[in-house]
Amino acid sequence: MPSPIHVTSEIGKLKTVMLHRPGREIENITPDSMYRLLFDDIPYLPIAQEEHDYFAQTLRDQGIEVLYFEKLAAEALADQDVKEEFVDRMVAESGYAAGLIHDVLKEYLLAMNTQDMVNKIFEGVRREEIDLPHMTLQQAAEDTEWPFVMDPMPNAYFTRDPQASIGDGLSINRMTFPARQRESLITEYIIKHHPRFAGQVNVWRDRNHETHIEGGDELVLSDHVFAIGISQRTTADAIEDIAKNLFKKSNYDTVIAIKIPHNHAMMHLDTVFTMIDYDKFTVHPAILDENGHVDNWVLHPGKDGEITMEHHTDIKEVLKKALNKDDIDLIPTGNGDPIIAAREQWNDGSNTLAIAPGEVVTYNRNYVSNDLLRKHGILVHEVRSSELSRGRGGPRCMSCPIVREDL
Ligand SMILES: NC(=[NH2+])NCCC[C@H](N)C(=O)O
Repeated sequence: MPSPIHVTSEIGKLKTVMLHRPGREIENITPDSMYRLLFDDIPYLPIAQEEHDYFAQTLRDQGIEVLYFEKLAAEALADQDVKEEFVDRMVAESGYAAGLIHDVLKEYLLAMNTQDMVNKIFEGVRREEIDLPHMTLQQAAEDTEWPFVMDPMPNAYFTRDPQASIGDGLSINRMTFPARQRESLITEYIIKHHPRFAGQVNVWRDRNHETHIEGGDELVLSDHVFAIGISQRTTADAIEDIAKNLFKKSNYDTVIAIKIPHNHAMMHLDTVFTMIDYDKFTVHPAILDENGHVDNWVLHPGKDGEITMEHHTDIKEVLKKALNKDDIDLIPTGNGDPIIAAREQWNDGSNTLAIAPGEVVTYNRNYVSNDLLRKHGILVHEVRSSELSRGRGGPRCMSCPIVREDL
């Protein structure tokens, strides 16, 4: 039986993708909380939803099956025992492992039908929504200014990050910031309990780790080459760990770890570097030095389950060798102009989703980068982006490929 997750490249024809339609969690971002929630502004929800529906329809129009994270989650929790266990863990990871608030929250959530409950968990729970018979010590110890007992998860529409499909399996990620850590608990339940996936996929690395990794840093370059960002969100230890697991259990024999700046505009490798054709990549010029080089390390299997590691700087040469190509076309964001590149990268001009070799989905606002892609022979489908882009993520961030055709 074919694996329900099958992704052996960044560019193979996309067959199935997982999205999350932004919901009321977006309306629970406030000026005081937005930086902590990893937003730079507050999107206007009705327009964000219209834009997101347009994105989903653009994919469907290309024959791609669109699955929704929130729907898969509700389906995965169909069994009452699974649902209760999930809520227990979600409430615990929201800060209440036991005690009165834990019990009251659990009861409040379990009284809802499963889809409403899942949507509510994304949205967050305000203090006044739950009935507490008396002030608990837990409550007294908390920040009383903060209106939520369970925080919203406004980053959930960036489905790229809590997990990453690699070959016939995935990584379920330990994410960096508390604002996003609970998202991958939902993935865990989908993979364990949804009939489409349960017992049928390899988990190359699960979320029970201290070291961090996020899907925006994980790029599947071929059926044996994997690239990963050394970034604000993905640590060296996690990279070595996933490399060891992939070498041991999968067909992957090469990991290219690329160092990128540690800042919010470039939080993941896919905000500055994406693969869009057999030999073409988008790259934000700010990650390259004056020679067009960037620090990177190439990992291979070594003796006794260990790994070998070589340091390189010439990324073009590294990619040529790993992908067995005579040349590699690195297409600069904003055509390399420092102002345009910085502006368009900020709104995800490098964050390109390939839906087939040489065919991509991008935000319409990055018109300089988009024109350049066309000049390099790429077919570009543009989607609307005024509100969605306020969360600092583009079409690649907003999509988690589940199945792609092999190249
Ligand atoms: N794959 C990506 N680049 N995702 C972008 C995620 C943006 C989100 N606000 C965060 O900071 O986590």
